[in-house]
Amino acid sequence: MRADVIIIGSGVVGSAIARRLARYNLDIILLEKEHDVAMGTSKANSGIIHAGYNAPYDSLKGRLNVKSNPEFDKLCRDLRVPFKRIGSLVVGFDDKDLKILKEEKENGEKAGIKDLEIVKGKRLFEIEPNLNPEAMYALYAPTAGIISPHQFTIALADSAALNGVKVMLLTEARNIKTENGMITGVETNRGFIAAKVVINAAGVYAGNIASLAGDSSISITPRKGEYHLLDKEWGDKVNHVLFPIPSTVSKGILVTPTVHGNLLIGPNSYNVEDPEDVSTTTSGLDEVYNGARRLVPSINRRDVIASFAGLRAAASGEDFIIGSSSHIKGLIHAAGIQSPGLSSAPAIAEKVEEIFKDIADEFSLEISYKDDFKETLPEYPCFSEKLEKSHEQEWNNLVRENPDFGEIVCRCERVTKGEIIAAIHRPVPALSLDAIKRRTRAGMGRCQGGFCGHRVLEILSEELNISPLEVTKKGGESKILMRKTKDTEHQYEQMEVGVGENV
Ligand SMILES: O=P(O)(O)OC[C@H](O)CO
Repeated sequence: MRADVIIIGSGVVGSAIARRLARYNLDIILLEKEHDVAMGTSKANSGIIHAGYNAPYDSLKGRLNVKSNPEFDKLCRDLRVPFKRIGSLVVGFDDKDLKILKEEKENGEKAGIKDLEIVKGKRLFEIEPNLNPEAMYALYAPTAGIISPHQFTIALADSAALNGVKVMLLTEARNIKTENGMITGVETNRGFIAAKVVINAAGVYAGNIASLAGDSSISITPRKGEYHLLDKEWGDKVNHVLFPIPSTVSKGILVTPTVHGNLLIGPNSYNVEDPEDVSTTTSGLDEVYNGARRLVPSINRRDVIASFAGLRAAASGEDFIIGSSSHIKGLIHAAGIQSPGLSSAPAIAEKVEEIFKDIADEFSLEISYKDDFKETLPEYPCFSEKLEKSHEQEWNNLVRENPDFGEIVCRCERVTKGEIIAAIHRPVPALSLDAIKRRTRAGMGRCQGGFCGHRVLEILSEELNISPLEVTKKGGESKILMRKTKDTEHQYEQMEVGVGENV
């Protein structure tokens, strides 16, 4: 196999780069070792599009965050993913905190962020009535927003695939071959792929990928963050993303509505060794709960429907590392992408595009635009959205055409069989229960898939033409059914499934 460019890692960064480069007449492969895109940092984070006042205004992450922020309205419209610009408040409790808020404001203004404001007194509680009554000040940033990080990433990857990028799931980079200090290709578990340029967007594995090519300059530390997700009853308890005063390595435990109407609290922040360690801990979740209650004291643990953890990919200098490898020609790094990585992804992709265009000539890669690049994704039917907009009639018409859109599978989130089938056949297909959940929200609700899981499993088995025994929760060995117990249909013994896992 051969490609002009291989991108390793299909998180938000790799997928955004893939979509960006898909504008050109190039053969591009997006490699992903997991069975789905958005399986690392991009599936478990706060889902915030930051205004950009937090990172130093002259740092790479500060500049790319501020550059990306205004792009989200159009990008999300094109990709048909929900995005709400609800604004954020960094909350202070005394004059020491006020000093920090003023510094953040000044930093944000130097970065060119408009309309930052210190809010205090009565107005603070008018705009955020459930805030801790002891709060005194807040830095208000109206341009902050919320998004679903995995839906956004999946849509970027779908768009890349729709525009000709070959997305290879379950394909792990095992070695990167070089000759005279230049990339010649990538050895994978599915064979060798010759390529002139390799883009390293491997998240917590970016250091390992660089080493495979003989570049030992990158070292990534996985930094864990734990979260609680609360029931939709809590989604309107706060109006903005609420942050505490930040520490030197974290913006702190925040409280935010999610774009789908839940309430999310977290993350804490501590380094771990294992890049696969997304376990939650009792002490960590206590820290999250207590931290969130400092901002909104009425938050109640009784309404937690899921707890989960994600990993930040932190580089030693705490800034993004984006540029050509100084050791290997043809290797481009997009590494150390921790927060605000989601917020910066569009500008990271543009920066990688510039770097790529600068070196393309050296590798005899011709840069020309495709005539038929499709900016927008087709609309995937979404019942709950139609209900929200009171477009029931449109849905009824759809049901008349295809009765699968009339069978409700997930009652909590109101997802139909037709939507699940559509998700299985998207450009990047959904191959597991969790992959369906991330695309359609079936199983994301109050019962966390307790009622609809078996039906989603049946639909996956039918559509993928595999035995129900082969269907997994999240790829790999995560099979759900153990064996057939009777010689009739639907008689299977079930494995113990992890309940309460959000993503
Ligand atoms: O703790 P931080 O600074 O890595 O930020 C995590 C945020 O919740 C990201 O939106």
